[in-house]
Amino acid sequence: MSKPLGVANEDAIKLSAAERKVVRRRSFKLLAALAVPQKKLFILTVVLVLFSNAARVLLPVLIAFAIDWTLPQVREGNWSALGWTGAGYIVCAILSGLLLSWYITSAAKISQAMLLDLREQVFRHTQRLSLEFHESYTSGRIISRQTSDLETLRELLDQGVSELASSCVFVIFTLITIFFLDWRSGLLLCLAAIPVIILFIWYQRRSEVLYRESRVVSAKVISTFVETMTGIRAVKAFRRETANDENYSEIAEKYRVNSVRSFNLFGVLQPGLVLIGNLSVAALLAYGGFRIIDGTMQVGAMVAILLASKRLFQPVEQIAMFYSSLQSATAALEKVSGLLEEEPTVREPAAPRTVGKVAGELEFKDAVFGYGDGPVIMEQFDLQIPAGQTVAVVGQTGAGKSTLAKLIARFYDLRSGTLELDSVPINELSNKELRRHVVMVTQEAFLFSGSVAENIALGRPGASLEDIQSAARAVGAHEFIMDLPEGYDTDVNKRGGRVSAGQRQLISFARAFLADPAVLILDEATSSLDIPSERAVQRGLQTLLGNRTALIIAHRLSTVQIADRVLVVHDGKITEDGTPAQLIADEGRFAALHKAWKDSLV
Ligand SMILES: Nc1ncnc2c1ncn2[C@@H]1O[C@H](COP(=O)(O)OP(=O)(O)OP(=O)(O)O)[C@@H](O)[C@H]1O
Repeated sequence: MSKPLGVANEDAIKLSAAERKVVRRRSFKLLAALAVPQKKLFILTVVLVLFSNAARVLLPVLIAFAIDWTLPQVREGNWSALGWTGAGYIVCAILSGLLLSWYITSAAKISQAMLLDLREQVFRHTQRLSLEFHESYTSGRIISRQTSDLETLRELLDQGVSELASSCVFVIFTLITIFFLDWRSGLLLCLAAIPVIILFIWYQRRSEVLYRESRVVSAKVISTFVETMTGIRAVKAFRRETANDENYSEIAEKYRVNSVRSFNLFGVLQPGLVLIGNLSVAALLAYGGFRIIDGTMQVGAMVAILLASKRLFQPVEQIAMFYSSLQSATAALEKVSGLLEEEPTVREPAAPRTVGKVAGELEFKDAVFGYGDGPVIMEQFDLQIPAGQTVAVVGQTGAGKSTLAKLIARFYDLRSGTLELDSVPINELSNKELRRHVVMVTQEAFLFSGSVAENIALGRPGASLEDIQSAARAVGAHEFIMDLPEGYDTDVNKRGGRVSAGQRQLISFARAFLADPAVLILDEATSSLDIPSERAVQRGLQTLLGNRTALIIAHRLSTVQIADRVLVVHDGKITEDGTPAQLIADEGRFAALHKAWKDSLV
């Protein structure tokens, strides 16, 4: 089987026939999968639609019956037939209203359940996808999938489906009624289907491309907005406001033009249908007139046929609107189903191994790594880190230090070779177990919405406040937390609760301390601290390191000094490996870096 397309051709507007087939099939498969759990409710809705429309369609028939059959009887003094017909009319009118309201609510239940399911699927799935995917697929795009695409689908499911079902049933029943009243008029009306079908085909061809373009442009509008706002500090620092305004206006204008073109297209479809409808009614009127003169049709029948045929074209217009939303929603489904088709590149093993307690020994064997299909970043290497050792990784920017750290955290898999934790390949461990034993404190020290205590507790869900506080104390974060307006309950996103970059790092240290992993990775975690804070953190760091295996990426001498061993990474290779003292004595790259640090401290 060939590899699924996924999001690969997401920005393509005109697809090849083969691509179009794959993308459409994938979209409808997703829609069907969402509909299956709603089977029972769906059947109920169809039954309600059938009965409600049957009752509605009976109304003109009862009028014809009243004119042609019961009125002559009234002239003869017999009122009962008219009375019964009138009563039947009222019952049908009430029934059709009640059933209509019932099926509208059950159709809404179906659409809301399908949307909830899809919304959750998109969230769960995107969260599960590997870092590699997120690095190329911007968060703006994900937001647009989760918001504007699902919104388009909501419009279709909320109004479209119930209206379509009802309209189709109504059209069929009305046609049957017309055939029943006079089959020749029915045939005449069927001729109108030819221009209607031609019009629909014309519309479908043009709208498919336009709606696909609309999804692409709308995603661009959202991602440009998100990118600008998430990078607002850089925008201000580099005075990008005017350039960004122009860029955004250009994209927004494209979206406007696309929307206007879609409306214009619909502006041809709907009046086209109205015109066909009116011409058909005129043709029926002329034909019926001749038949009455001939004496082969009664007035009541003609009135009923005209009433029914006039009403026949109202739902056809509804169907046109549904068709338009369907085209738009299909374009959205193409995108969402592509996202859902993406597979994580770092997969959890089918049968994960459990290791229980871990000492923390790490070993790379014949390891080679490169990002995605890109060039090799870490050339073949072997590296053994005994349990409990503190290793500092140094090297120039872009040398591969973070890459080494991210490999240990299994954010990526090796291209070849193995990485073992206590002699078990890490790709054979469950994600849960791996996250328990290996914790990475990243440079940005991200805090989630919520209180300081909740943020620390992420290290060990369910931890008591006492444990949280002692973790904070251990890394030297307790004092400043107590100085926050509500102490540990302070919301980190609220005014007053904002913490500095260094304090954020201390909180993430406390989180890692609470997690108590066997292996700890610190990615330049101390780089944004001032000197006094750094001293405090150094003490905290010592406690945090304890007996764990630790890999610290640091540009600071102070961090390197607490290491048992230093690795110098240069151009994707480990070029020096030894104790700090040994490397200084060797007068290699580390010795030069060390000298530069020392000089910078003076
Ligand atoms: N997600 C990625 N996709 C593709 N290439 C990447 C990715 N991340 C890093 N690289 C490349 O891998 C190489 C090593 O990057 P890495 O981030 O490991 O360097 P580093 O030594 O940590 O640098 P710094 O000190 O600046 O953080 C660089 O050439 C970089 O361009």
